[in-house]
Amino acid sequence: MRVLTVNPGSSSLKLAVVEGGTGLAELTLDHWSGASGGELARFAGAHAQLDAAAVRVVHGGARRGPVRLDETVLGELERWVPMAPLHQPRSVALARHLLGVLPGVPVVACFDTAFHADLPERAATYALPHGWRATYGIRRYGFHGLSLAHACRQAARVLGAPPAELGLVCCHLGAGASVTAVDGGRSVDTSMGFTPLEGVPMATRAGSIDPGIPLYLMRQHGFSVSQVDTELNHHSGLAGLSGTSGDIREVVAARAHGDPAARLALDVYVHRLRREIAAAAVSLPALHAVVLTGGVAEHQAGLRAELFTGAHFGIRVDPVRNAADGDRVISTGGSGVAVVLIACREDLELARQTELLLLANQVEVSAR
Ligand SMILES: Nc1ncnc2c1ncn2[C@@H]1O[C@H](COP(=O)(O)OP(=O)(O)O)[C@@H](O)[C@H]1O
Ligand SMILES: CC(=O)OP(=O)(O)O
Ligand SMILES: [Mg+2]
Repeated sequence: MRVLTVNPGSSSLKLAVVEGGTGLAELTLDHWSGASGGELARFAGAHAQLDAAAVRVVHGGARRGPVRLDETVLGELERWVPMAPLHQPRSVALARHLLGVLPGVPVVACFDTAFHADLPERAATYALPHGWRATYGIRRYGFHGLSLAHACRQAARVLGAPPAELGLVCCHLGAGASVTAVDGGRSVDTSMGFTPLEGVPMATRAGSIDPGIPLYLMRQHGFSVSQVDTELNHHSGLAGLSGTSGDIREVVAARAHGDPAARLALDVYVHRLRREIAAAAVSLPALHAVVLTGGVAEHQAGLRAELFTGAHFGIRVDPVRNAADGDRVISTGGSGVAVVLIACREDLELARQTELLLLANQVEVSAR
């Protein structure tokens, strides 16, 4: 099955064509503004015989797996726009566009949240009044699930162990960033929450802060809800700390030139990541490996090494393995816990889930 995959991330739009688990073509638009219907139509038009299209949708609410899209489902997904403002509007708009430009081709939504659908109650529940939880559906959803599904499966291959036997802390470090504890292939805790704003600091997002801070700014300094929303989502994280765009390349370059704000930004970033990795480890019965994936993890060898300089959990990164290529173990043979680097391939997971859904439906139809 030949699948067009569409992955609107917070900093980039990634398009690909995947067939039989292999990428046939790809196009990445970096620093993407959000309006790319034209690019998508051109890319789709350049690739003949598409059997399906798959769109990454970060927030699927309580949905546990992919779904074929139509206007009714799109309307349901639009309800999550305020909870994922950097992603959901773009996914919905691109999916709608695809339904228009690819008539007759099934368009499937695959959700970041689905990977975390079975989070244990103790990890999914916020310590908030019962009424808020029951009335407004407030719980931890977790994100980056498509990336995590691929990274965990691939890490198990690299480690030569069945996924069911592995305790992994999986860090997706891209423009968005999250840390997830995966026990036997199941997400058992994750740093992102009700929205993709919680957790570690990101390119432009604050990550977790004291909830008293927005209350203070609104009450004492007259900030509006939308001002706070914009600042926390667009002008915080590495961007807010360093005064750059938040692209890790700029921050690392500024630090190399002695910029103190960039140094602080990376100190905070690394400190908070280490804290989150340690927190995730205690949700596992045993920690076998830390898995790194996402644009930042893949391209920043220096930062990968920096994360583990404290040798916590006995982890030691091997400089030669760290500098090599491909999906691989980057820790030393004697490291207390392995560190595995896996290229982020949300495109392969989008195609895989879409193929499984469509094949299952065909089986159902022919069995009737
Ligand atoms: N070639 C590269 N070299 C260094 N850093 C890179 C490179 N490509 C991407 N990155 C970093 O990865 C980040 C984007 O990660 P990615 O996972 O592609 O983003 P998104 O969250 O938009 O999917 C960028 O902010 C950039 O800092
Ligand atoms: C959920 C999320 O933050 O995704 P991304 O890293 O692609 O922006
Ligand atoms: Mg991404």
